Amino acid sequence: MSALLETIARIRREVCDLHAELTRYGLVVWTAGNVSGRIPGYDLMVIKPSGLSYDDLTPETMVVTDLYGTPVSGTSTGGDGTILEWGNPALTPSSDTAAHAYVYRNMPDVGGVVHTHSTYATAWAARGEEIPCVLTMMGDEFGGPIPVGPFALIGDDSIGQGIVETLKNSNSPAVLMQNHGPFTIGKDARSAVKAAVMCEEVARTVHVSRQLGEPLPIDQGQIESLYDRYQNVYGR
Ligand SMILES: O=C(CO)[C@@H](O)[C@H](O)COP(=O)(O)O
Repeated sequence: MSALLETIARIRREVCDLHAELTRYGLVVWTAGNVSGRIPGYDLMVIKPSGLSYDDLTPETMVVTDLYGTPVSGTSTGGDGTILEWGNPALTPSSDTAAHAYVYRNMPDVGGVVHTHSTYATAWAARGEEIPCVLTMMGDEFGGPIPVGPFALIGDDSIGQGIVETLKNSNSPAVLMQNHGPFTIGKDARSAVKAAVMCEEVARTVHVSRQLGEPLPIDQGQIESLYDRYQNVYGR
């Protein structure tokens, strides 16, 4: 099998399996959330098919598109003469594909994108309010507040532009798109899923804390030190 086909098969498997993490952590209902992954070295990505329930996902149902969200598929002859098929012309990529694709086109270091409507993060998004950095865990993972992106309708590059404009000047791998929900990025799809899990966790904790009174801010220097340790030392 060619290197491209092997890579496509691997990323399709990874992206498919990661959707189980969205349901495991309770970040999605019905079909309202999706994971994508860049195919490293090629202007291609893999994303969940639109409208297919999480229980029915298999690696073969993952849609391969170019970085403008147009599905691509083809066949290739393996070394032993077998005809290998890649891509899935029978399925439509997620309705959020344009947003994912815009991120990959404009943030070359991003290898994974996730979108959910997880309850607490989306509640902050509905208020158009950033989540303040009042937990050491936020300093670690987000290096500051989780910012809010602009209101944007699905259908063109508006959501993608809002994500990129908001995140390019932030340490945060998560943005709360106003009135919509969180989008997260990472070096690969797994990191983007982790950011989605952490985003919901801190959205919930900071919300609960605010029911008790005003949470205490963390000094900017301390946030920077937490972020530096977690990103460069932790787990090494
Ligand atoms: O945010 C939205 C719609 O507003 C989407 O996330 C959908 O809820 C998921 O759609 P598919 O991935 O099944 O197309």
